[in-house]
Amino acid sequence: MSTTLVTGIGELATGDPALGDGSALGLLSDAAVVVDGDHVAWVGPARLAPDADHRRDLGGRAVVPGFVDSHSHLVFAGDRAAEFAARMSGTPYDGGGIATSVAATRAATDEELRGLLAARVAEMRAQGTTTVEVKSGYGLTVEDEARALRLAREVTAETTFLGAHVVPAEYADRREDYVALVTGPMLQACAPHARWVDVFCEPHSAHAFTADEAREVLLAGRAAGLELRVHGNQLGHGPGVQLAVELGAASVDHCTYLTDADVDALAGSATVATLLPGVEFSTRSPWPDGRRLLDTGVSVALATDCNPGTCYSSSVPFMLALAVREMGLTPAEALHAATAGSAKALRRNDIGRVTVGSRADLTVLDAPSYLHLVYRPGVPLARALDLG
Ligand SMILES: N=CN[C@@H](CCC(=O)O)C(=O)O
Ligand SMILES: [Zn+2]
Repeated sequence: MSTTLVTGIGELATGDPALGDGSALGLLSDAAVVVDGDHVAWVGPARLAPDADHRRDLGGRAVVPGFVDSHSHLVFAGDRAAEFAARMSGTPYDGGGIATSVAATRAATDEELRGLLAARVAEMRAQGTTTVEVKSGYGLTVEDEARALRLAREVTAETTFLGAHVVPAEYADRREDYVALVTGPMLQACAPHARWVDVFCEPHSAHAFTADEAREVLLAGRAAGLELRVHGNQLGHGPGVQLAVELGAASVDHCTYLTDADVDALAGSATVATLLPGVEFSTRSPWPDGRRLLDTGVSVALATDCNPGTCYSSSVPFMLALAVREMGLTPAEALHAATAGSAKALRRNDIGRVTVGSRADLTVLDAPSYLHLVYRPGVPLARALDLG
């Protein structure tokens, strides 16, 4: 395996407080990194760098850990631009539009879905994302959910079974039969292709799942060897956060509406609160108080939730800008949340940082500092560094 010395890094966010300036981002200036195959072999000041087989000079640009997008729904066909436009004029989001994406996704061929998925992953990489979690949830039959996860597995190890996304129309007056399908044959067909199980736990939507239904789905997933994540507290106050904490889920995502008790429960737990500011943006929802979560000691992650309904954006830099402008995070906290924070939400310690032994997932910025990610919103500064 050959080694590459990456030099000319004006500012490196290592993600390790022991390196660099002692902050959570572990900032080093005039840094270098040695990459050996797919992992980092050395990090430090450029003047101390060892030799390597190849060299790459970044000309003073900043480098940050590749973004970890720990929440996305990339396996879908069609779009819902008209639904978005209606929302901007006041129509509230209730999850009912998911049925439109389910119909389009079921009608698509494997090749069509594979092409759409590959294009979306490439779009993310071009914006600096090097790890993405991908959920099923637009199939909602045994075959269509298993197909979505098989295709997702072709692009990422972080695949999530979300058969409990909504109750399909054909089961509307026999919900218990759909929960039985999800926890039985569908789970059996999907578990081999999934690492995680997730559920849309939301009493404010007739389409989503109650706390009891969600618990049943999560426990069945755990019994099948899957780890837990939850969509919770998106449309109003509800049981999602408490359920996620009670069951030791790795992450509860959205957290748009939190009570004091929810914040306290998260603060004393191993469950990460994943904020998805693109959803508040695209659904005209209130902004969660990210500042309060951090000040209370909650672990926070940031992700896109890229999906055709509530946020059709694959841009982590856009999420950073929203988190800083609207949720009270500093630029450093936002970057930390979208790297180390979302790595924690995936229970991974080999990504979200640039330290010896971590994966060589480097994102380079056409800028001298990570601050520009937020300072220059909408400007395509970030891209995953290709050393191949
Ligand atoms: N809320 C549930 N699921 C997705 C939206 C899916 C859709 O509307 O297509 C979310 O994370 O926001
Ligand atoms: Zn989601």
